[in-house]
Amino acid sequence: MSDLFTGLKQSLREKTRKKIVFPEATDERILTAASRLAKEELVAPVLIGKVNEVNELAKRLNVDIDSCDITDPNTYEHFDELVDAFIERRNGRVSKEDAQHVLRDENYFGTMLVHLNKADGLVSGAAHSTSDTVRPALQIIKTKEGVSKTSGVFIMVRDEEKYVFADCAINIAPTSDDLAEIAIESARTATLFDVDPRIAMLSFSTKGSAKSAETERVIEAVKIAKEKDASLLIDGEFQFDTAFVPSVAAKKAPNSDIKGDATVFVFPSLEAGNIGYKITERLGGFEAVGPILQGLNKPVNDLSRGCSEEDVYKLALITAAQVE
Ligand SMILES: CC(C)(COP(=O)(O)OP(=O)(O)OC[C@H]1O[C@@H](n2cnc3c(N)ncnc32)[C@H](O)[C@@H]1OP(=O)(O)O)[C@@H](O)C(=O)NCCC(=O)NCCS
Ligand SMILES: CC(=O)OP(=O)(O)O
Repeated sequence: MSDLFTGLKQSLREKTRKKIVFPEATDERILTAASRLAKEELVAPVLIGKVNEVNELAKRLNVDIDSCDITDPNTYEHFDELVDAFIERRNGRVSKEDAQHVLRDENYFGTMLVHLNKADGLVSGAAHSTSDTVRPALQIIKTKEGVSKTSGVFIMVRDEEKYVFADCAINIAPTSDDLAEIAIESARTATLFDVDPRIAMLSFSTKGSAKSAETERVIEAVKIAKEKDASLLIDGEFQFDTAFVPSVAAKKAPNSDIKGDATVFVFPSLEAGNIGYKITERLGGFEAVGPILQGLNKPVNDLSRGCSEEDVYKLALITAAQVE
């Protein structure tokens, strides 16, 4: 296991165990990871599902879930409290009937448990698409004061190398303001993982080598980010080689402070970010840890449906570490 998790596990063991909700308890990867997290006394899993189904799967997999809480939305004793709180949070935009229906969905139900402080964080997405996983969080948990949009980063790890890639999960067509905010939030996230943030704003152009609405959007984002936080080490627009290879940076952007040694890479669109992280993972042999959602009031994280049990385990550790 990479260094990223050694300190993180130590600090989790020193604190009260965080309750992490797993809405997909009948997924084998989720249940195995939850059992391991409980056994190692790192988090207190809250498994959402029918009690008999979850127990049967645990038996079949031969995993111990005795210390995990199992909660079934259909028999939850405080369900009415959740319904009322959901209607309030949605500012009356849902009827009681709709709320009762929506909250039978494991992701909505689990997200409400987090919102009402009955749990501390949530990990889902092994069996649900990103939109089905994060929509409840966007509607219920919402973004922190001062953050207008949540975004999803990956920590890309290979041996001693660690980089932050953003946004790889949420914002399909970010504006300049969005990109600036993603850069600022990603710098914060980088620091949490001991990555010194040197931010490259990526494009297909370096310092005006091409001109288009897309390149202008990135140039404007650099300007906005610098205005918002003058202490940021950020530059662009850069092609990836300029951001990453010192000899290329010396040729294409000799006057930039990012001298081909960027650590945080902000992609210009979700297409670029999502494709970029998967290529780095699958062709480059990097471990992709995430996506870690940043900017929300409470930690909710989405898995890739291609995740392994180990990915679930690690994202749950990160989610617990994000609890404030
Ligand atoms: C994230 C996503 C699901 C939101 O889409 P959506 O639910 O259609 O969004 P809507 O515009 O209907 O907004 C729903 C709510 O979420 C909020 N919201 C939408 N995007 C948001 C964002 N990036 N940050 C914070 N809140 C957001 C809206 O303000 C709205 O809140 P409200 O209902 O309280 O007014 C959508 O942008 C998406 O599918 N993104 C791509 C996800 C993906 O497939 N990624 C690749 C794999 S990881
Ligand atoms: C993050 C991501 O790409 O998720 P999925 O593979 O589930 O679409």
